[in-house]
Amino acid sequence: MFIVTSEQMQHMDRFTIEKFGIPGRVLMENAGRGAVDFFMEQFQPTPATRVAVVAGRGNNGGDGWVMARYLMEKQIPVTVFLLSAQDRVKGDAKANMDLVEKLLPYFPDCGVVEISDAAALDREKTRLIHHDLFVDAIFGTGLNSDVRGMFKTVIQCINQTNKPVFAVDIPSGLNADTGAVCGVCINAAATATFGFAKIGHILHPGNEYTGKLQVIDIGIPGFAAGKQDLWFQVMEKQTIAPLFPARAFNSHKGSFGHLLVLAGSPGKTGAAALCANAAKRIGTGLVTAGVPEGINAVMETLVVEPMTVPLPETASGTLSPNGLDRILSLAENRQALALGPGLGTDPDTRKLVTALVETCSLPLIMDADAVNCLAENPTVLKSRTSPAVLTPHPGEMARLAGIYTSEVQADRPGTARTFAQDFNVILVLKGAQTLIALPDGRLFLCPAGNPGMATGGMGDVLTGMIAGLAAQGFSLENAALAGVFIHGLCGDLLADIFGGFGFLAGDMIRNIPETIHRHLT
Ligand SMILES: NC(=O)C1=CN([C@@H]2O[C@H](COP(=O)(O)OP(=O)(O)OC[C@H]3O[C@@H](n4cnc5c(N)ncnc54)[C@H](O)[C@@H]3O)[C@@H](O)[C@H]2O)[C@H](O)CC1
Ligand SMILES: [K+]
Repeated sequence: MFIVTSEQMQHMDRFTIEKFGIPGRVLMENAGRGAVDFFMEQFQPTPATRVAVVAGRGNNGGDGWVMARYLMEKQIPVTVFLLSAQDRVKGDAKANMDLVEKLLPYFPDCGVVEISDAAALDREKTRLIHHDLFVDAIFGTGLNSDVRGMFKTVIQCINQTNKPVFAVDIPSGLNADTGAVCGVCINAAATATFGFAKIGHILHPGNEYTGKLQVIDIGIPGFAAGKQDLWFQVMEKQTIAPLFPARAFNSHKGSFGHLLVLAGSPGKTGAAALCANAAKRIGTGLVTAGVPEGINAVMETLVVEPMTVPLPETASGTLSPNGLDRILSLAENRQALALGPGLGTDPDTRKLVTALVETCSLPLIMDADAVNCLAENPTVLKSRTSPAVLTPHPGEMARLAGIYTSEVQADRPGTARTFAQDFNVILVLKGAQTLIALPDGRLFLCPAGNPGMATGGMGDVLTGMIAGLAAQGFSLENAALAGVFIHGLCGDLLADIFGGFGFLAGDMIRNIPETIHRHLT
């Protein structure tokens, strides 16, 4: 599902009206009518249900006037509270305001109340809050600054009624492009949006203010969307499912790739095992884990199906650059290289990571300490000969990009897209709503996952899943998309079984095949 910025939506609106030729009035009628259908489905109001439509002076308010008209015709008592002087309402919104005014004489239990300033609000506040349902038609994509003054008070009053609120297009006060709250925001139980879901509906905390979201088709032609201009998608199962072809009858273990994992250090052998075992569980034919020789014996006790190779180590027991030639010869008969889980950041290990990035021709999946090793000098990524995925969590992303973690989290899409494009890598920015940014500017959001996954080792499992898919022949983009999505679905399956927390990264590994079978085949 594509999600858009308010600017992209406004461009499509303008194109549809000015170039394609559907009048804005028709779009508004379609919007209001579609919104009423969703409103009726969500709340089942009756002629005893008192509905307040709170309208701004723009076209979002115009949609509200259309809704009011249809609700009146359904014998539902509606009062429109206009947060503006009537003479400031223009265009299509005014036309629909006038229609409601014409209807009023036939619906004595309906009304229009003008609240043009704070004094009027003081007079009408009690009347406003005594309603059973609210329709928020105050601001839509035209919100251009923090909400203040009378508008802020009205939104706070509505929220404090704890009555269900239905948002038109966007909960008023929500930034349509980021999901951030602009001073204050309507807490909607449901939102009807038009044409496309906006990024702000999906990105946290916007998703919590939006409630149940329905996208209403108001007649914007598909080609108006300029699909090539849309760059942000929420992943859906139907995007991923076709990536898992049925296996040929005469397959053998060599048919599904051989992954080389370079990971582990004293005290972090588990990370290497989680990564290698996850790669096996996602269907990789063969997995070899190259680990520092000092932990090889321990590693052998943690893995059965993956093979291990003891490699030269530094004084601190981490992988040493002395093993580079051995690693490159191992890499010759492998299809992908996973680098990082539990690797440590010993200065010599950093040298090995840099050398591998520069010389290894395998698709690279780099996580955790490999990412941290690169943080000092990410430009080395530009001298690669093979595609690469980096899977940082926000803190690792901050180190990589040379900014604060708070800055990463303040603009996750922008941070991920910029780095992916600047360094020509696939960037998986982990966290709630993991993002996958591609070098061509496209961005994907994973809708699966839950807070129970906030436990050590989950990243090691994800690395193994992505790398395992890459070793099986998935393009690195598809390996990243499918790996992240299945990882999130695994976590959701465990949350269903265990409840909200308490499950472990190791539990995820056992659930990988069932998750794929249950959701994607
Ligand atoms: N998507 C579609 O195809 C259609 C969408 N429609 C609706 O139109 C609105 C956008 O309408 P617009 O008039 O551009 O903006 P708003 O209604 O959101 O008007 C905002 C209004 O308020 C002023 N304003 C902005 N920020 C603030 C602020 N912080 N404080 C006070 N006032 C503010 C601004 O100047 C505007 O006048 C879209 O959301 C849909 O609901 C069409 O109806 C159908 C096609
Ligand atoms: K709104």
